[in-house]
Amino acid sequence: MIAIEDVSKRYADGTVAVDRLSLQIPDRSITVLVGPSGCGKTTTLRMINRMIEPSSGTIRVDGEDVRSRPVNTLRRSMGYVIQNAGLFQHRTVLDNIATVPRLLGWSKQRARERAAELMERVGLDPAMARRYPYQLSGGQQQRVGVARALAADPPILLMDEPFSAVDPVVRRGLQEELLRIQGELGKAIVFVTHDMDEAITIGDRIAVLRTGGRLAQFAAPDEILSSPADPFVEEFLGSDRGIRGLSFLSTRDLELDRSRVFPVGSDRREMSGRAPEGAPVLVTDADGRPLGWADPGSWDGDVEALEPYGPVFEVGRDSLRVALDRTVLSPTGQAVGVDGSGKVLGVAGQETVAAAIRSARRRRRAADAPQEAPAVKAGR
Ligand SMILES: Nc1ncnc2c1ncn2[C@@H]1O[C@H](COP(=O)(O)OP(=O)(O)OP(=O)(O)O)[C@@H](O)[C@H]1O
Repeated sequence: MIAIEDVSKRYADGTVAVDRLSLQIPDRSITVLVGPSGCGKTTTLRMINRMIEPSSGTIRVDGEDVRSRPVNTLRRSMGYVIQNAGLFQHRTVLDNIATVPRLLGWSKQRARERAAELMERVGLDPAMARRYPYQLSGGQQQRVGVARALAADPPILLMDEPFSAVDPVVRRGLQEELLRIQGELGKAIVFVTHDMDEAITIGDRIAVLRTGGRLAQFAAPDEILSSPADPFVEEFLGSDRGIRGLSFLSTRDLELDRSRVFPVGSDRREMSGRAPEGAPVLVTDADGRPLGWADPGSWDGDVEALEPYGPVFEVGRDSLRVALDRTVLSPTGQAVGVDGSGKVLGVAGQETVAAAIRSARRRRRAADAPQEAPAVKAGR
């Protein structure tokens, strides 16, 4: 547990970067510091590993004041990842990752073995071990940065806008990778970003800071989205917080319609009879995988003539946000729900998704929201 207790930072020129900040950062969870440029996120992060000393207040790790430990020992107990990775350009990937173990006195061989193990953990091809940072893409460099920070197995990971310099697709991959690694390793991660979507995707808890380094709200992402503390937080969340909040509601209990799903070769009279009046039907292959939409009144059985079924959602894994999105993208307004192997479980329109949203909210209210774990993580 990291406890930030009434901490302020006033720089020499009088700028107050952080103002009487108090935060309890739990173990085995990702705490995100988010807020507009200049609100004191980096200053706060760097006070934890004493790259910056607070002007007042105390920071404790597991009850112990960070000032009571030699600064080098303290920093080695905290992995640190920054934007653009900050790799040593003259060292290979393997030696970059082995840096801290070597500083800790590990033999070269043991440190390199550990580095190779970490390359695998962060999803880097072993063939990259002998490359230099300039021979890697931005996303690969960030992975090396994460591996290097994890090398000595520190209990705490400090990450300062680590994925800001890569394109959105790579960034998404890095976020998923971080969540996977965190699922395996369970560190206390403090993650700085100015991007609310990133905060919602990866944070177990989010601290929203306002300019001047004051805390505006500290809560779980779904709570921040559903109950922003004040107009500042509300504005920072943007105009679609309702839709974003659906990321935390599961499609598990969505009432899927199976009556209009038919395997190819089905009798067309049966199709027209069973499907709702005038409604298109979804045709699947013999294994139950979607082929496309048909109008049962006019379709002649030619699979080539089916209308594309659009992107699908995975029932139970994807959120109601994804299901709603799929209804918008579907040519029929009906989203196709599949199981993990891609077989159709049924279809759902916007009314069905809306009903699921209402009942999920009712359940959540009844269960007293703060106790209920988010149904879905990561805003898929
Ligand atoms: N060494 C310094 N001397 C004076 N002022 C500083 C110094 N470092 C930072 N600041 C100021 O302190 C405030 C907080 O800076 P900080 O870098 O912590 O913000 P941030 O939220 O991380 O910003 P960004 O998102 O733009 O990186 C800003 O007004 C900044 O200009």
